[in-house]
Amino acid sequence: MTSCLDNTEDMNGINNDEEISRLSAEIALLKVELNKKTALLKKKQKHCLTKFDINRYSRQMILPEIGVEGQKKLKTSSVLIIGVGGLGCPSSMYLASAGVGTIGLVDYDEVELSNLHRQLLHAQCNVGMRKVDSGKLSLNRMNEDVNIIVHDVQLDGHNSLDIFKQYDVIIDASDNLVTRYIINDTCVKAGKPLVSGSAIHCDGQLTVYNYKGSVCFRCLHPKPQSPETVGNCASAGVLGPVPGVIGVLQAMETIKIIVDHPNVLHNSLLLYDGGDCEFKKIKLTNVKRSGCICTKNPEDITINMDYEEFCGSKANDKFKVLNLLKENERITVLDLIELVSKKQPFLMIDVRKKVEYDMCHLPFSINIQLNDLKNKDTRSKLIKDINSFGNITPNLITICRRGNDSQRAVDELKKYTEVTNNVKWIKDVVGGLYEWSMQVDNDFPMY
Ligand SMILES: Nc1ncnc2c1ncn2[C@@H]1O[C@H](COP(=O)(O)OP(=O)(O)OP(=O)(O)O)[C@@H](O)[C@H]1O
Ligand SMILES: [Zn+2]
Repeated sequence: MTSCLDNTEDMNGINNDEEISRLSAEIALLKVELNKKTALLKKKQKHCLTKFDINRYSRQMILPEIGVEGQKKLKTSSVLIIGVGGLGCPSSMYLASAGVGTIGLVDYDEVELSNLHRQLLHAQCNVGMRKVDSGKLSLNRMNEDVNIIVHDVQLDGHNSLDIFKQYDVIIDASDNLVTRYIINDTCVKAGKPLVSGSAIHCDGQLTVYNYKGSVCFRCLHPKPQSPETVGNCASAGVLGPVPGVIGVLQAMETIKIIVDHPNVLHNSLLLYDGGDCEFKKIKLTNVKRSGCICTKNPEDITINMDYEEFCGSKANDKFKVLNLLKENERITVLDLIELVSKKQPFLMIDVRKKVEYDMCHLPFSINIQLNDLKNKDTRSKLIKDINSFGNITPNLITICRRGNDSQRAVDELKKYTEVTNNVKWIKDVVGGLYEWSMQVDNDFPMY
């Protein structure tokens, strides 16, 4: 009897090998055909609403501002969000839920514990995960039909144009000036509307640049603000709902742009004061600044300038360690431990803000904020503290969160002989309380 595996003819005289090859070729052809049909169907589906879409988006489709056409526009549109942080989380959540077809997420960072009070896409179990991946996971959990594209990069003048070209609307949800200029210039060159937001403390701002002939960010800010005057959430703090409000409004303006709503916020700046619960709208000029980048031909606009040099700051808010003092003007946390254990006399000044000192401090430190060291009365009080050591001349040690302001404090204190004459030496602690928490006491909060 002929076995199935034999390369011979069966009882009906059919060659098995030939038959298998013929069937395989037929299956391959059918697969190609099926793929073509599925792609066509998907393309068709992209442009029309399914029964599921209608059920899902019925409450917004019923609005005359949206309707069937608006919902189709949302489904076929693409939005790029730079920054999956305080602003990017709420804006992407509302856009994904509203049925925007494609959402691009740009972020170079990972989720930190201190992000969670306001960055609601990220959960506690996602701490340490790439922000774009955590964002994609949560957004697809909310709406699995949205195509989330992740760009795990730090946006710069070299990569921005290629990324922006793939999207219809751009949302600036970043947190630094350098990135704001990069985003603005790329939007102008690529001809994309820019929905810009910012939030710090209890205050927020919102506007739309480069839309239907409106001004761009550079028209209003031809020169960057000095880096010292620009705060960030890590140093200045922010109340969670504030970026929540602004991020949601960014989503609102984006939806309005997509459905071609007549009242997009492109000639006004909206100011939100969360403390007083007040919204104010300031009229912006609709005349582009003469000579501004947005008055040029797109081909003549270059976006690979050195943006960090232009702004005098970095394209991220990562902590930059300064070396202002000589090595022998600084001690490590281990030196500090030794001083404590040997009961060496010293006075430690914690130069952070009072609220930070109240959050956590070393028990043997006193709090004098860096700027207050300039104050004569404050210094007189300090001299009294130094003199309370009696006949012993103590050392003076400054400390702060990460070791930059403590160096500035040593430089400041060295200016005053009434201080220097009364102490053995003045030094700061390298790496500050962060190093203390890392190397000495893991229970000490690291923020
Ligand atoms: N050039 C850039 N490229 C990619 N992502 C950026 C760029 N600049 C800023 N971001 C991202 O934008 C987001 C801004 O979020 P947010 O203002 O809430 O600050 P954060 O950095 O998450 O938090 P914190 O300042 O408290 O550490 C961050 O996730 C940051 O990584
Ligand atoms: Zn301009």
